[in-house]
Amino acid sequence: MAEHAGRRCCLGWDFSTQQVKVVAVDAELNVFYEDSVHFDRDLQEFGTQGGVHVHEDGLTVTSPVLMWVQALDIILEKMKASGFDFSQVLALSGAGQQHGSVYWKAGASQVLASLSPDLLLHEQLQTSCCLDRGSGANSPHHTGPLQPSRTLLRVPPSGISSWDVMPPGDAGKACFSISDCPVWMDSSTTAQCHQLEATVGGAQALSCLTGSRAYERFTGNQIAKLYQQNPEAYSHTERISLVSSFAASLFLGSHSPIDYSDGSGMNLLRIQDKVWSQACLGACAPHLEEKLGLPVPSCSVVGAISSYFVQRYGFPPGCKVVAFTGDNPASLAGMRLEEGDIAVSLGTSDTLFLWLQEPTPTLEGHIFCNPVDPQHYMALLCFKNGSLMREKIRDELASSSWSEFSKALQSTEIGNCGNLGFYFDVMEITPEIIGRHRFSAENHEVSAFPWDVEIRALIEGQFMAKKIHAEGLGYRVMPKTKILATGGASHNRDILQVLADVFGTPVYVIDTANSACVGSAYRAFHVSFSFISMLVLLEYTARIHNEEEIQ
Ligand SMILES: Nc1ncnc2c1ncn2[C@@H]1O[C@H](COP(=O)(O)OP(=O)(O)O)[C@@H](O)[C@H]1O
Ligand SMILES: O=C(CO)[C@@H](O)[C@H](O)COP(=O)(O)O
Repeated sequence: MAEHAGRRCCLGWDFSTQQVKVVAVDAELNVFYEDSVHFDRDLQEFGTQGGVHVHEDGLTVTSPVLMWVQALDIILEKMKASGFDFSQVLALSGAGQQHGSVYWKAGASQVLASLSPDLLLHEQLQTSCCLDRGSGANSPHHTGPLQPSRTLLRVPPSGISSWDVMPPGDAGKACFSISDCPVWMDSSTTAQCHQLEATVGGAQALSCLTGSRAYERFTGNQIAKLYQQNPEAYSHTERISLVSSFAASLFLGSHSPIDYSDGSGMNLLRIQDKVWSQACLGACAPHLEEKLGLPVPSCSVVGAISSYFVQRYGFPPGCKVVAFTGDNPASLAGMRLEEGDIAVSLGTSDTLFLWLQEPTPTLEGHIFCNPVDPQHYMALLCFKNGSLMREKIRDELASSSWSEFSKALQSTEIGNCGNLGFYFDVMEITPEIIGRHRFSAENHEVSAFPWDVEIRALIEGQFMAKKIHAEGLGYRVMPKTKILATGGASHNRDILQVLADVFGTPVYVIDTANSACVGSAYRAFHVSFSFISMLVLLEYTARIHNEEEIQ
């Protein structure tokens, strides 16, 4: 599109649970290009639901790494076809769903460094042949996704749940030790969590050290499971990335380091002195530090874009790559929270987070290194039953229509006449509970509500849980507190109205729900162009607090 020509900009990426998203932001802070690839809709050959595969054990949850690579190919080709002027991209950064892990096979760095601009990324980055001994370690129970063309997936012989087969012929060298990466929805590592906490002296000790007690989704415990259940894949792994640093590696053409902020979600990083905990590394797997590399400040330039992107898409050779980070830290950067403000992200997961000056590790919730100010921190609560739970109730009771869903919220009153509901179709993170639980105004547990009462009970219950757990961690809604909402469900004004009613404070939204992308683009400016970007960001801060307010 001609209007994009000659517009100096930064790109912000988000490799999230359900999509890969990108925004282009110019020096006046205008988002002038947004695009996304939705895994379930646009890459159906991978057979994901909500961007993931839930294995037969109901606990193991993975996503195919090649799906993420292919999604990036699609977005870049769409941008190219639309006439996007890549030569104006000064820098880029990005985000990834937190805690997920990618296992690069020995030799992958050579493949990354010598990609042919004549081929797409996914045609050159393939998965390897690793037999999974049927342990459930990263092997979807179903026949598994049909691999992209040129790879034959054969039904494995009995006793082996599944395997990924090297593509035939010259389809590309194996780059990944396993093709199905554990992601944040996984809750199969309870044994590994117990081992880790025992090693360091208990849950509170681990929380003080790494910012969190042991959580099943946290990467250290996932690595421990892989090492224990698929030692062959672990031994063939030259590098372990988070989803964020994996994405940065694609742009760099080499292994990108893990940043402090997303690295705080691994149960491996000492959040005070920002180094790997030797005790935690040793508890998870051998030679782990060399596979992780050294962590870096989130506000680091990790290199220049690789020649692949210069030659294939026309990026300038000097385009800087700024460390990618977790989607929630990136959102915090994008939303520019002020002291006392609370951010609520209504994505696949629901999260509540805020800026902290000092760490206050507890047994619930998480403390991460701050992605903007390395001296500060961020606190976060994560709720697994977020958008996918809302979608299920919408499909069951509102004809799969958000407008029908909204009618229920509009036709029922605040407080729902005393009816309360809590809905956890998958094992919840905060707190650890599963099932649907309904209580009448007389405080009797009931088995059902009328459809409109059920919808309001779901939304009020989700937001009351957030408020109660936040207050339990000492977060207080003060007179000047603003709630800044983001994530896909923040498009829904009726849901945001319930949020404002439950918290009793105004809710603000910015002009895009993709705060992780915008935050990443701002971090690219901020880190790459210091003074100029600080002016940019100061103006942005002024803007965000004049955005739409929902009373
Ligand atoms: N109008 C809407 N009302 C409620 N939820 C919505 C609406 N539009 C999108 N969503 C939800 O947003 C979710 C995606 O949010 P997003 O932040 O993009 O997810 P992620 O970043 O985790 O991939 C979808 O699962 C969908 O249920
Ligand atoms: O586990 C967490 C945070 O600790 C999740 O918030 C993931 O980071 C997934 O993010 P979304 O895809 O839902 O944005």
